[in-house]
Parts: sequence; structure tokens; C-alpha cells
Amino acid sequence: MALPKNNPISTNAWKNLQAHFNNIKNVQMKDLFSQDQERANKFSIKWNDFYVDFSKNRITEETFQYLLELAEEVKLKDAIKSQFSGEIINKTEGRAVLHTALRAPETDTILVDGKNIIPEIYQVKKKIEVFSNEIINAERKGFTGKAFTDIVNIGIGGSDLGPAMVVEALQYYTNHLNTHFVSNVDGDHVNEVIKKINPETTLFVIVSKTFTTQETLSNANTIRDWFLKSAPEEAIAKHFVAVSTNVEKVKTFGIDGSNIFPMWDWVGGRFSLWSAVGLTISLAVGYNNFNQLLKGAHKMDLHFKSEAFNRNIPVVLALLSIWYNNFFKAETEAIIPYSQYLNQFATYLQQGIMESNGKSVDRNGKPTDYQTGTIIWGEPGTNSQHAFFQLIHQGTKLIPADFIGFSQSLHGNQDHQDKLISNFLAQTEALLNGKTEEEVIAEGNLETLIPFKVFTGNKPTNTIFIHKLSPESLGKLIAVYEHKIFVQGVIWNIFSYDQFGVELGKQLANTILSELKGNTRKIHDSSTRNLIDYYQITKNK
Ligand SMILES: O=P(O)(O)OC[C@H]1O[C@H](O)[C@H](O)[C@@H](O)[C@@H]1O
Repeated sequence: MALPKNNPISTNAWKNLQAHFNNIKNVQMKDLFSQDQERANKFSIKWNDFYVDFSKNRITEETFQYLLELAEEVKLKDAIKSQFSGEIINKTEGRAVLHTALRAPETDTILVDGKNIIPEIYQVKKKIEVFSNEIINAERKGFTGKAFTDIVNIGIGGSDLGPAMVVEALQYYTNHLNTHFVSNVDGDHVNEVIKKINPETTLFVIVSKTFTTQETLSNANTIRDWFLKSAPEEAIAKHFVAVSTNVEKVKTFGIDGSNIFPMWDWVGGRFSLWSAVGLTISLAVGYNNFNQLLKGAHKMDLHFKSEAFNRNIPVVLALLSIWYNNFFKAETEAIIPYSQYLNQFATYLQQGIMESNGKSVDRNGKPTDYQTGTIIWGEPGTNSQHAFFQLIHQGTKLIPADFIGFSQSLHGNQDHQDKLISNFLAQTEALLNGKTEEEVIAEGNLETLIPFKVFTGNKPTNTIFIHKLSPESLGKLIAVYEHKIFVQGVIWNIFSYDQFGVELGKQLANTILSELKGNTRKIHDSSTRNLIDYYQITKNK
């Protein structure tokens, strides 16, 4: 069964939503709240340690019903089955999409080309476990017999963002190892990391699904050259490991066969932190915590697969996002975690969401005649309140936002926690209700200032309230957004799992690089030509 190829706007549900939108677009959420005392209970989902309140959205029961019908009409249930069972749903690359298999129990059977992939996944998990334990417990040591103190993850895109985000998010659970991430081809990035490490006590984890990525190979080569200035060639086997699908290329780089952690082409780069790409996570927080992360994601997988759509967290969040993107024409969505640990969460999701659904050709190969991929951005609260919240509250754009918070703080500072959560709750209340002219007047403001102090309100938010930040709850949270991406791709009738849009720039960079190295000049537009000349003149002056 392939994914259906229906244009979403030709569905009945879409037409109903369009007509309904015209009736509801000016409705005030605060009126909906006062008309229905049960609204918050109706539009919220309690599941495990998650409480998802989506009542502060510009929807009525009718809207919700049409959105759910849209999911049915595009055959979302069948699509979910197709994905989880390993069908080749990534048609343009001819691949299955099975990051969910990486967190499935050992007793499952998932077939790819007729072969059960679960035993292989568990072999690699065992290898990650044994290796992490040996490094953490100093059973494996560096070439001068010293225990490892530092880990450098060398990778970019999906081979960097997931591990970097999770290691920061789970900082509270980390052990004695210091972790560093080198991603950018900007040589200053790698050199700043080199400044902080000692070759005798540093382990390098080179992560590249393809092992052809310019940035990663350049950084790996630079680090190897630096390392060999103080270590003999044989020491490479002790200090360099790699994660890749491209075992041959890794060996050519000089990495010992036993130091290769395999991954598979049915894992997309931006969904790969659950595979050996998460080796740095396992080293930083220990294998048990890494496994808890996977277990959390698996729990969310089960919820997504089996829960009715009206109680299904990823499905509901995806539908609401489509409501704003395609009917209200919202241009962006904000993700605001009220936890400093989730500092890189929005950055991580930018790749997941925008690389997946930033497409304008549908599954029939035709240009879409509707908007797709949302633009994602965000920063933790309360910091973001003091930065860009002005625009969310009083700007001209509609910016639906997800507020993510945790009931318990990890270090137990109750005073700070109460302050943090009071902000978390107050902001969505303020965005909902705004402040009327009468309220501004009642506050005794100067008459000339009244228009500037009015808040129109009616700004939609979802609140994802989680008991506590742990490896397991983080796994669940990441999986929510992974599944949200999938649902939106199904509805928008696009292929979410390729990323051809990143190729053109890479090709042209190669052409320009060869010119910069002195090879024949190519024809460019006059702007690019001038910029190349400017660089050539100024680079050594
Ligand atoms: O893991 P690698 O093969 O080195 O790929 C790293 C990244 O680069 C590519 O350009 C893709 O856009 C990303 O999806 C990928 O995560």
C-alpha cells in the first residue's frame, strides 16, 4: 500500500474547513471560553506524564471535527501503518522510513526487503552499550594509558543537531566526560575545540551517514592531522571511531573495522539520534539513560499508532498547525520551552521540520497549489519574553506557539521554579485574553498612551506540560514532533523524507571552490563574479 496521492484541497473536509474558516476567523477565543466552562477539559489530552492543553486555539468543536475528518480523508491511518511496517514510503530515494524501529522492543519483527532488521539493531545497541561502558569506566584508555576525559562529536546536520540538543538537554544526567561538537566547515570552529582538548585523553566520534559530507570529512582530517602531531599512527585505532552506513569509506579514512558503528539507509539523518548517531549521547549520559530516551520515544510511537485521532497528541498538534498554516495563512510557528536545558530544541526541530516539509512539489510530481512546511523558530522562556515576545503580543503577524514546560525542576529550586512556571502560564493567558481598551483606561493610563497599551489577544498557543525532564520524557517529546512532521507531510501530499533542496548549493560551492583553488574561471552572474573577485583580493591583505 503506497501513500495516497490526494490533493488535500480537493477533499470534502478541506472545503468544509474553508467555508467554516470564513465564519470563525474573527471569533474571539475568550468568548469561546466564557461560553463553555468545559472547553479546557474538552480540548486537552492527559497521557502518561504529559498534559497537552490545546484549548487556547481558534477552534470550535466543529473545527476540530473537520480537522479530524481531513486526517481520515487523506487516509492517515493507512499511512501510519505503512510507515511503521517498513514500506518504501520515501519513494524518491527508494527507502523505508524506520527510525521507529530503532526504539522498538527486541521481540518485534520489522521486515526490510524481507529481512527482520530488529536483530541487527540490537547488535548495534549492544555495541554502543559495551563501548560506552568501557569508555566511561576507563577500561578503554588512550594511547598513553590515560583515561578518556573528552569526547568530540564530528558531524553536521542530523549527525550533529540531535546529539548536541540531547546532550545539552540531559546535562543534569551527564557523567564526568566533557563533550564537544564540531560541525561547521568554518575552521575557527574546529580550532576553538582543539584549544580545549588533550590528544592523549580525547575520543573522536566521526558521524556521517554518507561519509561524503564536506564539512565532516574536512573537520575529521584536520583533527587527525592535529592528533598525529603528538601521537603515532597506531593511536588512531584507540582514539577515532565512526558512525556511518558507508563502511568502505570509513575504512579508507583509516578507521579500524571494529571501531565502526553501522547505521542504515532506512534512517533519515534528521531522525537518526536513536541509532548509533546517538553514540555521543550514550557516552555523555551512559547507555541506560540513552536507552530510556529510546523507551520514551517508543511509548510515544505506541500512542501515535493506536490512539484515536482526537486524543492523539502528534495528530492533534499537526492538524492545528495545518489550520493556521493553510487557513489563517500563518507564516511561522514558535517553540518556546520553559527550560534552559531545551536551549537547542527549536534549532534541532528546524532541521526536522523544515528539511522534511519544505517542499513545493506533491507526490504526483506537480507543484502544490497550497502552502506546505512551516517555518520554525524559538528560544527558551523566560529569556525569549525579554527578546521577541513584544512582536508575538503586539505585532501584526499571527504566530501560533507551543509552550513546553516541566512541573518539577531538576535541582529543586522551588522559588525559581514557581517563578518560571508562573511566567509559563501567564504568557499563554496573556496571549489568549489580551488587554482591552477599557482595562487599559481602568489602570489609569495617560489617554495618549491608551492605543499603545492595548493587547488584542486571541493569539493561539498549545501548552505541553510534562512532569519532569528525564531521558524518557525527552524521548517522548522528540517523538511527538517527529510524528507531527509525518502527519503534516501526509496531509500536504508531499515526500517528507528526501532533501534534494540542499544539493544545489553544495554543487555550486564545489565549482566555486575549484576556482578559488586556481582552476579555470566559470561563468557566473555579475554579482557572484564580483564577490568571488572581492574575496580573492581581500583574503590575504
Ligand atoms: O550524516 P551525513 O551524511 O554527513 O549528512 C549530514 C547532513 O547533510 C545533508 O546535507 C542533509 O541535508 C542532512 O539531512 C544530513 O543530516
